[in-house]
Amino acid sequence: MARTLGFDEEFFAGRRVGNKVASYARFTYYPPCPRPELVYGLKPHTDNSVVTTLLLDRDVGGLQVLKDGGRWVDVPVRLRRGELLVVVGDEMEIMSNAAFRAPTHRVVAGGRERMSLVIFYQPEPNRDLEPAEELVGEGRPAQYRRLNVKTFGDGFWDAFARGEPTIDFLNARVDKEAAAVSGA
Ligand SMILES: O=C(O)CCC(=O)C(=O)O
Ligand SMILES: [Fe+2]
Repeated sequence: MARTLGFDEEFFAGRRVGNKVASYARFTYYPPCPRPELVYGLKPHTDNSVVTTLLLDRDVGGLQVLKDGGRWVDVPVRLRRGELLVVVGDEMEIMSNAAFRAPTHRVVAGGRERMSLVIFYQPEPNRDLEPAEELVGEGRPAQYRRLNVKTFGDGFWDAFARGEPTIDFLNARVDKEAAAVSGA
């Protein structure tokens, strides 16, 4: 991802995320649901991660992503055996100053059982998250305030419970109008 922006491999991974990355895995079993119209498998959220890798059930869909304009779109389950889906998380959105955006996604319930194995790669917990200065400049002000990784992670669960994006729940987004006025 760093390379696609013209930087070296350590731009995000080593220098900002750190070398002792915290990652955790979530194995989810979604039982068959008799009334899928009443519940979610997993409610809408963005991930608390730099990136997330997902090993999805190849036979059962359910993962959906929110497109601009408010339309939910099925993520096609066209992965071959052993292939992983990679989802951009909030930490990458902040570090990249929104060059990469964390998609809002959800899992809809269905009549068939489904499993997923998801790994969240997170920065070292004592780090601060902020837009990389190389990605901030004239015409491209910093879009996020600096936040500690642990503060962000703690806020994730409260935000999730409230159904709000963590970035907004923690008031991490710089007000665009204020930034324009101050020239930030
Ligand atoms: O189970 C899935 O397909 C997605 C799970 C997910 O989005 C998550 O655990 O954050
Ligand atoms: Fe997720």
